[in-house]
Amino acid sequence: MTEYSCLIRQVHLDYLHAGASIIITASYQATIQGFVAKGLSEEEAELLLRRSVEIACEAREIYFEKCTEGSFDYIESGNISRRPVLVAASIGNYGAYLADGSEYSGKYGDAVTLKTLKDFHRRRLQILAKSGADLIAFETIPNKLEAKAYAELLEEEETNIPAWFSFNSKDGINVVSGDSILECASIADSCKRAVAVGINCTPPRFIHGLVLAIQKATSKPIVIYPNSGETYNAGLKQWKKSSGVVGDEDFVSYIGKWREAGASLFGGCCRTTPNTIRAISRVLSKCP
Ligand code: MET
Ligand SMILES: [Zn+2]
Repeated sequence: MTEYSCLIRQVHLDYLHAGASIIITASYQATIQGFVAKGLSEEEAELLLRRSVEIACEAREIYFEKCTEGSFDYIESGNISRRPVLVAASIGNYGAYLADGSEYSGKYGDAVTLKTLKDFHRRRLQILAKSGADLIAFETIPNKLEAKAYAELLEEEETNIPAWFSFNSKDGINVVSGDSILECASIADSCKRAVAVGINCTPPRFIHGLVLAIQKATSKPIVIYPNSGETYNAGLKQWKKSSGVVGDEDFVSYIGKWREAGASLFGGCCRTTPNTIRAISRVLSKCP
């Protein structure tokens, strides 16, 4: 386990060196139910979730302590101050736990109700909300039922940290289940703990239209972190190159357009790398 901690910490550090201001914990697919199924006790599972946040916080400390040159890059009114770095605790969708492809379809079947989803997510949310993370990242949300479950949980649990709601689309019009992006974004908009709404793990070519649509539903900041444009084969559990694939430079050529459309937080999801972040960071530092 120590060895994995080192590797994960190093990945966070690579992203910080590349210019990231928000690092997302390695808890997306880490669930209490999943760990217990692997033979861990509930206490051990909870410990691992907390550890995912600790590792990201450790990376931030190392970065601030050892890399003063890179981290003191934010200059305001003649004073040099440290670039803020936030730790976002990731919560992946119910389908990511099922690992049966529904992560990217949002089709959970009629047996899965709002209550099922709330019961599934409640404990992990409670733990991550009190873990020292700066915010919760609800990622790759595939349908409005899950968005509603998150919004209700935040309210019921009186969660005291903010959250972002990030949806997933494969056609640039709706979220992956076919639910309307407008309705999904409206759920996030009415949630007082939601500080940003957006899209992740979606091919870059679909982002522009989605940003415009989200803007109709909310005035909250829009967060965008697309994937590389490759497609995931859930059966083979492999990413497949497809025609829409974009390299780091192409990826960043979109940034200006997304910014103009109204997005304000940018990053990369699956199959992007610290190099993608480096390229984004370079482009943004040149923008006024
Ligand atoms: N933050 C998550 C990860 O990098 C998002 C996954 S999207 C399928 O694994
Ligand atoms: Zn992804």
